[in-house]
Amino acid sequence: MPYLIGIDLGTSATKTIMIDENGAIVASALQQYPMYQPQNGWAEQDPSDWKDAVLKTIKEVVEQAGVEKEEILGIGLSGQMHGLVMLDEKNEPIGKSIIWCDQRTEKQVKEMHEILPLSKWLQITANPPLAAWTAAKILWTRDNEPEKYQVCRHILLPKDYIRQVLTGEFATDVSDASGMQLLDVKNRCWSDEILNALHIDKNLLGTVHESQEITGTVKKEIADICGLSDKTIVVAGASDNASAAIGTGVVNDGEAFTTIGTSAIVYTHLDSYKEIPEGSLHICCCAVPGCWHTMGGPQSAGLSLEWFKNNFCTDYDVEAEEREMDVYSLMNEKIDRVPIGSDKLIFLPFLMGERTPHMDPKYRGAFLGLNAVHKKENLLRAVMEGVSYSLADCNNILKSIGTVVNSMRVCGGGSKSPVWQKIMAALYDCDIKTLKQEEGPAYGACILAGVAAGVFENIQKACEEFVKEDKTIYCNRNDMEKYKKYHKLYDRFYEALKDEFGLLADIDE
Ligand SMILES: Nc1ncnc2c1ncn2[C@@H]1O[C@H](COP(=O)(O)OP(=O)(O)O)[C@@H](O)[C@H]1O
Ligand SMILES: O=C(CO)[C@@H](O)[C@H](O)COP(=O)(O)O
Repeated sequence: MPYLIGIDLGTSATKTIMIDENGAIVASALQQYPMYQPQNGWAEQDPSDWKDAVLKTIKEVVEQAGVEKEEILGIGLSGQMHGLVMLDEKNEPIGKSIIWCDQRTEKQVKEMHEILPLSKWLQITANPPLAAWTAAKILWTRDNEPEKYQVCRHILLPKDYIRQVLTGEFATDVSDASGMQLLDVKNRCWSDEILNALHIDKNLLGTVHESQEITGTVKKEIADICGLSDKTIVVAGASDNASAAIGTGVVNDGEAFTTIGTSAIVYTHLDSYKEIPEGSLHICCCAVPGCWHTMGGPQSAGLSLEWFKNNFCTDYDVEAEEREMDVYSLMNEKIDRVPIGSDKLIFLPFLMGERTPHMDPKYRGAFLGLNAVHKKENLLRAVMEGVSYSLADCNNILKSIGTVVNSMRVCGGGSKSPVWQKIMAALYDCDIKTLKQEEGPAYGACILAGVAAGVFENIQKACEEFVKEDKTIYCNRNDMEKYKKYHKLYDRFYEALKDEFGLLADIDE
């Protein structure tokens, strides 16, 4: 029987799964790694951690499944977007990767605005210059670490570095390449005009492919390490969000999902290219050939919850162990007992600056309305609510451009939370649908591999057959009215504090 492997190179961990030709998950493995923050607003990861995690988890799923290596026909890659991986002439990573949520590139973003008018950026790259996207990170490195840039021979995105490790090929796919700000997003190819304007050599970049195209086969030495055949194909794959769209079956015009991982994204599928006024939502190519998608959301979603848990809730680990439960289930239980509005407490979830809708790398997080009555649980609930207000702001932008989502599928670690599901339903004013397959990006990557290997006819048919809805969480209108009051204040707080956060970021120590 044919088997397929899907890899999701997430920010918190790599998740690798194997499915059979009926779409059933037969094996899965996960390996976590750290994020380094050498300075306020910076975020890096070590490509060697990614490589170790991928090789180890592939080996694990192959062993778990116990199938013949020749039966494993293909590997699909998906991963965190925008990260800058630079390789030297020996194809070794030059230092750590500056990842998507790093906010050090404010100066470079300003320069990008000076180099070309906003209208040009929107026309070609479909997005305004963004601090989190790869082009600004390349310029930052060239300005600040020229010795690294000089020895750089290849520029890759995180999942594409993994492709290089597995196959030796330098390639990317249209969805992930869209997040580099170097792609002509409408025409799905590198933009010579942008590359020339930024003085970036096209030879540094990999070849661009549609997500379901084959980009190589697994190298013999890697095949031997992982227990694979060297005939196993590796497909172009997709960004984590574009791959999650396939994994959640969001592949037809107007369909939408929300993912809550380290970041969170509200995603909608577009059958045809659409310009978004002022670039208030991101537009990227999607993994379905000839289609695009919108996305927007807070940088620090699960990251905010994780930050609070790790710094202030170590006692929960003890309690969870005593009660023989998962620490997130315990947190959800505690959050569920706190009333809507967290007893008049609002959290601004901008721990790593803000992206959609405000695009402000200097913004920071805050708890507003703290009172002696508050307990830790109030703060935890406020974190979840704050992230959800930000997601609702993105959904409201969608409404303003005529896209009304009536049914929102969910994926990502945070979306497993029943409390978060209820909050989303109330704030979006729509049904939330959980799925039987919760693996989102990794599942989408398996489907892409299956299409390339000829196991599945096409992406849509595979989604129709395998991706099934599970529970529906309905919008509670009483809750919605309560949240509305807090949401309005949340938006006012954002405006009120914008300039002060800029001053705080600019303090010279
Ligand atoms: N049951 C849960 N309730 C709430 N949040 C959760 C739960 N499980 C995981 N998370 C959050 O989900 C995040 C991890 O999700 P994941 O989709 O694996 O992220 P990534 O792709 O960024 O690695 C963590 O930051 C954690 O805060
Ligand atoms: O920056 C973006 C999308 O623009 C993020 O979605 C990253 O792709 C990271 O994803 P997670 O690790 O949070 O899933």
